[in-house]
Parts: sequence; C-alpha cells; structure tokens
Amino acid sequence: MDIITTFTYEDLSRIAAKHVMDKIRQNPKLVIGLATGSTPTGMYQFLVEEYQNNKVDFNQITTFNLDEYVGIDKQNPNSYFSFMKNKLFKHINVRPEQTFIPDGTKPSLEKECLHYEQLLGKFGPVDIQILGLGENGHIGFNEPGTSFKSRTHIVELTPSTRNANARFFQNDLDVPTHAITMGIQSIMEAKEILLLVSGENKKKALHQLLYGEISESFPATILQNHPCVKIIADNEVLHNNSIIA
Ligand SMILES: N[C@@H]1[C@@H](O)[C@H](O)[C@@H](COP(=O)(O)O)O[C@@H]1O
Repeated sequence: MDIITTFTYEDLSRIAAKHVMDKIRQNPKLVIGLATGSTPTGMYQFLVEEYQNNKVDFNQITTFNLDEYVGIDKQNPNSYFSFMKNKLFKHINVRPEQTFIPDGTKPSLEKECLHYEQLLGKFGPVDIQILGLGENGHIGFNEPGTSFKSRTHIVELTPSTRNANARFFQNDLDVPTHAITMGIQSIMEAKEILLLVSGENKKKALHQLLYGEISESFPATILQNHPCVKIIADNEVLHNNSIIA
C-alpha cells in the first residue's frame, strides 16, 4: 500500500483531487467509483474548482457510486443521489446517463442489485475506486460480518453506522435502517483503490486496516490483499502515534 500523510484535510483533498485528475488526463474515459460521506467532499470541491478553471474535462467519464439508502427517493436531500448532484455532478460536465447510483426505492431491491452488477459488468471495471472508512471498518455500507465474496446487496445498517450518519438527518428516527451497497468483491475488482481517511475518530480503524488480521469482522482489512491501494490520511489521524514506521 502506498500511504500519503498530509498536515491538513485541505491538503488531503487537494492531493486526492489531483490524483483523480491525473488519471482522467491519462484516460478521458476513466471509470470512477465514487463514495459519499464527509471525507470525500473536500476532494469533490477541488474537482469542481479545477473544472471551473478549465483544468479537467469530465465529459467522457463514467461513475459508479458505492451505495444508496433504501426507501429514500432521489429528491430527498439525504439521498446519496442528492449528495452527488449537489457536491459534484451539477457543477461539472459529466453526462448524467453515465453516472450510476443504486436505486433504493425500486419495488424489487434484489433485482436492482443484480441490475447494478450488470451495469458494472457492462461499463466496468472501475479504474479507480474512491473509498471512505467507517469507524467499525465498513467500506461502502459493508458492515462487519459481510462476506468478502459479496457483490451488490442489501444490508441492514448497524446502530453505530446509523448513529454516525444521524448528523445528516433532522431526526434520528429518519435515519434509514437499510441500504444497497456494492459488495466487497465488487469493490475489490477495481483496478485501483484510493482510500481517504480523515479525523481522530478514524485512527483506530486505520490502524486495524493496516495491521489487523484480515477478517470479515473488519471489512476494510481485505484491502491488504488488493494489489493497488493508495491511502491519503490527514495529520489528525496519524499524529502522536506510530502508524507509519
Ligand atoms: N456509506 C458511507 C461510506 O461510504 C463512508 O465511507 C462512511 C464514512 O463516512 P465519513 O467520510 O462521513 O466518515 O460513511 C457512510 O457509511
């Protein structure tokens, strides 16, 4: 694994955005796996700024989002559809028909999972997958205990994940109980993983990811087996300890 540490979240975001833009310049038809959550928002902001300065062209890229809540429609401000639209898509020239996000409102969620895998098969493989890290080691919404062989599937969110995401909702009871997520196997098929880790609360999880035994009880440990992982972590995660020898 290639690990870059930065002093600030801003630096983390800038370096991540630059890495993604370099990849797009090398391959304008890049297939990018996108993540939601707070961590990648700074990177999205830099990408938008660079687009506005005519430094990058998103017209030929394809994107796949990792996950979406069940029962939250696209118009809901808390949907990951709205998140992506507001943070990135509406500001850049990506073609809407080339942006894929699972739909958690479909009458048959099982069919939607299969359909998403078919899309990944058709337009994939993902060239670069952006990932955040859950405090309990989840990636996407693959909670502890998820099979490493899993593909896009429906998950019940753990209380800790629901708590962590409650800050985005007006009322704790509004936090969805289920989500659709790309599976661990689907994520591992990306050619490259770019994992962004920010904040004191992710310290333990990053340590476990790097040094823990590879186990389904901490999904992110599977990344130790991926041939091409780049981690960008800010100082808050790394200071005062010896994660990086
Ligand atoms: N489904 C998302 C994940 O994709 C994300 O990586 C994680 C961490 O989020 P944050 O970056 O806000 O800490 O939260 C959510 O559960």
